[in-house]
Amino acid sequence: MTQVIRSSAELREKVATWKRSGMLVGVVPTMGALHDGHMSLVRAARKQSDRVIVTIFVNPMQFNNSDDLAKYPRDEAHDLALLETEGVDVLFAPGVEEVYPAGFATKVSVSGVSEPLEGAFRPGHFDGVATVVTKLFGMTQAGRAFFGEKDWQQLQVVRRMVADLNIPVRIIGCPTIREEDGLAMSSRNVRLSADERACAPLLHAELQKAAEAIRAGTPAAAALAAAQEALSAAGFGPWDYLEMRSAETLQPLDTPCEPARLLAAVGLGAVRMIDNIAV
Ligand SMILES: Nc1ncnc2c1ncn2[C@@H]1O[C@H](COP(=O)(O)OP(=O)(O)OP(=O)(O)O)[C@@H](O)[C@H]1O
Ligand SMILES: CC(C)(CO)[C@@H](O)C(=O)[O-]
Ligand code: BAL
Repeated sequence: MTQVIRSSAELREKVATWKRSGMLVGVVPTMGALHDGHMSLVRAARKQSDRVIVTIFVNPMQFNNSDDLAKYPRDEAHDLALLETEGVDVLFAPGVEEVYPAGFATKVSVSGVSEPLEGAFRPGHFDGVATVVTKLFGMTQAGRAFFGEKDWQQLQVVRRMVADLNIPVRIIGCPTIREEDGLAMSSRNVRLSADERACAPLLHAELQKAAEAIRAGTPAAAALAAAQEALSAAGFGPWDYLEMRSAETLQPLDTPCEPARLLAAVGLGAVRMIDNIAV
């Protein structure tokens, strides 16, 4: 049975009993509308921890677009049923007042790695993520936390923050889970029309093609320009970014002289798609 907990005081008591018996607690932070991508994180947590907490909190502080927040898919009953099947111990689903009570006045802001790409196109987004993730770590007291590589920059921001603030949690990055045709699973995919859905896997395909070309010696700028042209012709746009960056610091790179990542954010119909791939 997965226990649903909404108050951080109740969660703290529960976790304290686990910790008294020497158990390692894993947490999977999410915003709900769970799919197989999330469930892969849950399975990793199950394997690598004695007790698993999944958090579901649609964090208003990380949305820079009120329409995106209003339209964010929510289905807690469906999510709970999925978590039951994976043997999750606790679903922590606090309300907004529990996370941000009256008088709340703190912001966690990570410089550098959070500034380009998503940080530039979603102003304030990573302050919201860093603040809520810090709170979720405090509330769950977890020893391990599981994040998807689909949100590559978020994973690097969280790693930087945990190192900088000496937060006693080990961050585990998990590979992006894709549909059979290559489309990265995302809660926002349900907003694609049938035609858009049919065209959506091209993003991953073009990223793969560009990564292969760069590995074979094509300059990154040329490989990415070709990908952007092919995707724009197929109906993708407007573009936020399509770039090669250092995998860890997210600084710009002209050549893959250190571990590198291609990262993209682009519109498709009403949906803003993000994806990334190793070079
Ligand atoms: N396809 C995926 N494969 C692996 N991990 C994923 C995938 N999709 C999301 N995650 C991870 O699940 C966690 C919760 O993400 P979130 O709730 O934002 O889901 P989401 O589907 O990415 O939503 P959206 O794409 O609408 O932002 C994050 O660590 C995220 O990286
Ligand atoms: C990590 C997270 C749950 C923080 O709200 C969110 O950014 C997400 O779902 O990736
Ligand atoms: N997966 C990142 C959460 C967001 O889009 O706000």
